[in-house]
Amino acid sequence: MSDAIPHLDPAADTLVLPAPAKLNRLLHITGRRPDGYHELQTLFQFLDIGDTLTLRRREDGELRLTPAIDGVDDEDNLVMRAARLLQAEAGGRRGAEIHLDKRLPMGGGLGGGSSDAATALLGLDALWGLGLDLETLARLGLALGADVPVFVHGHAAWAEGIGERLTPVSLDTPWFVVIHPGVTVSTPAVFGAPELTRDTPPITMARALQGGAGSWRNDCEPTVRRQYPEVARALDWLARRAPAMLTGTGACVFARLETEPQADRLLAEVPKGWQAFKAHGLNRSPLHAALGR
Ligand SMILES: C[C@@](CO)(OP(=O)(O)O)[C@H](O)COP(=O)(O)OP(=O)(O)OC[C@H]1O[C@@H](n2ccc(N)nc2=O)[C@H](O)[C@@H]1O
Ligand SMILES: Nc1ncnc2c1ncn2[C@@H]1O[C@H](COP(=O)(O)OP(=O)(O)O)[C@@H](O)[C@H]1O
Repeated sequence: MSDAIPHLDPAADTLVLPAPAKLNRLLHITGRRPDGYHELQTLFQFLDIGDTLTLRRREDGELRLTPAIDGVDDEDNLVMRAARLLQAEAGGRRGAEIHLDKRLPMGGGLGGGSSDAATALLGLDALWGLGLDLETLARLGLALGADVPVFVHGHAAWAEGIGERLTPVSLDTPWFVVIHPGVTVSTPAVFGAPELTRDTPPITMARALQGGAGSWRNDCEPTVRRQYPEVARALDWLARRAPAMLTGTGACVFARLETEPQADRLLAEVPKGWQAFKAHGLNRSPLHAALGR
């Protein structure tokens, strides 16, 4: 992923920006709201890999997105929905050509769609010279998904509520090996499972951080293991080699390693048939580094 600082002078009409992945380093489910949504406590951290958006100004006020993503209508694509929201907020005839280089697996618990939306919001704000603050962009983003605000704010965070109440934190920044076990996890099916743990007592952020990575867990894991045996196999395989966890509702699982060579060695051992990659944990989003925000 490029860290290059794009040209933000008013004459620049193209921006190339990262949309990083996230991991949930801890995920507790502390309750269920009357509308059925679950109250969470989670630690979000970014990875140095992700999708890439190229944004080019159009003078005719039109919004265009390429290429089409399999299974997602263009108008449902979170990039397009973010662009339309911002266009409405900004008023006027502001248009853009957007190219989405999709590398993150969809519905993998890596937050790719939410990150794409956040990059569209911040990128178009810069391209169109709107100067909106991050609070405003996060509020717009929350309408698209609970995970969008953390990508808008761009700092690793302790999150509560449905993930929108954020406190910036600095976590350890190890290397990770992430495995996608090739199954599609249904987030509603996980949150709808009768046996899902929904009553973890809330803890303070200080206590979560004090416990450290060795004490962190994901309350969705037992349910996802039961519903998706292939995820359980990937978790068991990883856990025999390094501390391993599920991110979000899966399907991706990750192992934590101290050094890049350790990550390389583990990556080389991953059985064929599972997609896998290594990545470095980041407390600051590469999007914000690229935009200088
Ligand atoms: C649990 C997390 C942690 O990062 O996992 P991933 O999606 O990244 O795996 C997210 O908060 C996911 O948030 P979000 O991405 O907005 O979830 P959606 O796909 O919109 O949710 C699909 C369905 O899951 C249930 N849902 C989701 C989030 C939540 N806090 N409580 C819920 O009960 C609801 O039934 C909702 O209709
Ligand atoms: N640009 C996008 N990238 C990925 N998914 C998208 C996008 N736009 C809409 N979606 C929809 O959002 C869903 C969740 O995607 P994603 O954010 O990748 O997963 P997760 O929430 O598990 O981390 C996808 O299954 C897809 O239907």
